[in-house]
Amino acid sequence: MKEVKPDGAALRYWPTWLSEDEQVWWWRWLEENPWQQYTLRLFGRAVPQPRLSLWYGDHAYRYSGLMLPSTPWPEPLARLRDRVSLATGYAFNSVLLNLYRDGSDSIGWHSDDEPELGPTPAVATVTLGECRPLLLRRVSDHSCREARWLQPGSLLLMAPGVQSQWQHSLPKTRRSVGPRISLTFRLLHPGR
Ligand SMILES: O=C(O)CCC(=O)C(=O)O
Ligand SMILES: [Fe+2]
Repeated sequence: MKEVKPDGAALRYWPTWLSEDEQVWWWRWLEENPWQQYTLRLFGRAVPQPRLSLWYGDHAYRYSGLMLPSTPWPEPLARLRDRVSLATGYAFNSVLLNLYRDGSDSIGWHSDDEPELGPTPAVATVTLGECRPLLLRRVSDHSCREARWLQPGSLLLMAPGVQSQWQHSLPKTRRSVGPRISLTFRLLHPGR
């Protein structure tokens, strides 16, 4: 496990957290799930998100203007959630999954700072498929940047404190890249 502390905000990274067999199993299992391309309304225009999404959680989640309903956990995903909690030391009750089909899929700069996540959320990400860089930049100085190449089978923890000081993004790339899936585990406090 490598520990990096950009300015007191901790990122913890486990590069080989899932075995290759587990990664293959998860990819096949996730392929059978009902992925959706959500559409956001931005300035009155309908903009399809440049990625597919999937959501499981104990509570509904308002995310980027969407309302994701509460959904029962499939058994394997509940077990993975518990393993992520054990490894990181944080409890999670929801997971937002992203499928980046190729290099033109991406996620723009943001912090995971919805009110339901509380003031100091921990977010844990499991990566499958293509190795792509997660970029981080300081909220107070956008020129202060880091890149973390998240390899397949890895686990990344953005510990409490990261979201208020840093934004993250997964940029488009013109390189020819295969699909990547991220499972981002979160703890929602309903009614915030
Ligand atoms: O795919 C990733 O690793 C990042 C996803 C992300 O930032 C999010 O779902 O909020
Ligand atoms: Fe995020």
